[in-house]
Amino acid sequence: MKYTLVIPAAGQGKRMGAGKNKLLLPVRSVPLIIHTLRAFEQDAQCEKIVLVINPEEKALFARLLQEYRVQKPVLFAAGGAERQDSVYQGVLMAESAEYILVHDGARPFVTQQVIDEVLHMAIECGAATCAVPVKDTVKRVQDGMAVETIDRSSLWSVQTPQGFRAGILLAAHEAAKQAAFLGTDDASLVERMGERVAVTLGSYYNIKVTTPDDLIVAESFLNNA
Ligand SMILES: Nc1ccn([C@@H]2O[C@H](COP(=O)(O)OP(=O)(O)OP(=O)(O)O)[C@@H](O)[C@H]2O)c(=O)n1
Ligand SMILES: C[C@](O)(CO)[C@H](O)COP(=O)(O)O
Repeated sequence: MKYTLVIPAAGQGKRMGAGKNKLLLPVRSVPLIIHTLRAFEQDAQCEKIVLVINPEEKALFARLLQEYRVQKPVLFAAGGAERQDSVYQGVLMAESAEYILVHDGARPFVTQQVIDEVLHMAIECGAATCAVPVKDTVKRVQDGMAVETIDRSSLWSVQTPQGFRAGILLAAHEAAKQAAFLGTDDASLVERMGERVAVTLGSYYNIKVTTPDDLIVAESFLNNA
């Protein structure tokens, strides 16, 4: 089954502290976004990519796609203030796709197995996300004091890709926009509509490069690939 891939790539990388879009930072001399795009290059199910970017960075991204010979068809969409706004613009550009996968540009180490399982469950259930069981103890903290230790046995750390029947995702984004609801992932927008979201096993290697330490981890993953 074919899908359109929406990659939100219009962030500012504030937590990285590099003063630029972290997706442009090199990891073993190759820009982070290129590593992410390469993860989908061999996936014949991926029909096209909607890359959601800051319009001011369009020429830069276009040059990178050419320089690194990205073969998949790539459409550019203009990102917004929040990740959710950017994904919504990408979904609107995904037009006639039957299925849409949304994957953070900041997650370069996704595997074909994780992609396939998310797509399979999106087809089966209408919506799916990959995730991994939480490894640390999780506490609710207020004013520097622990107020609750949350039972970890049912807690999962959610990743991307997240996969959806296109109509479900579009309706969820439009309802969230109407309600001025801001979620941190797309699956939460579908959940709030009362739709079920399947959870597939992701990977602890499928990190989101967010803070400077993640760059060291990313280099290490590539050195040991
Ligand atoms: N307005 C935004 C914010 C984020 N993203 C994208 O969503 C993904 C996950 O977001 P995050 O890791 O938070 O990236 P940034 O927003 O750039 O990081 P920060 O929050 O530290 O600024 C990234 O690929 C980022 O480029 C986006 O397309 N549009
Ligand atoms: C979508 C996501 O990667 C799932 O864990 C995460 O919520 C993105 O959060 P961010 O703050 O926009 O990076």
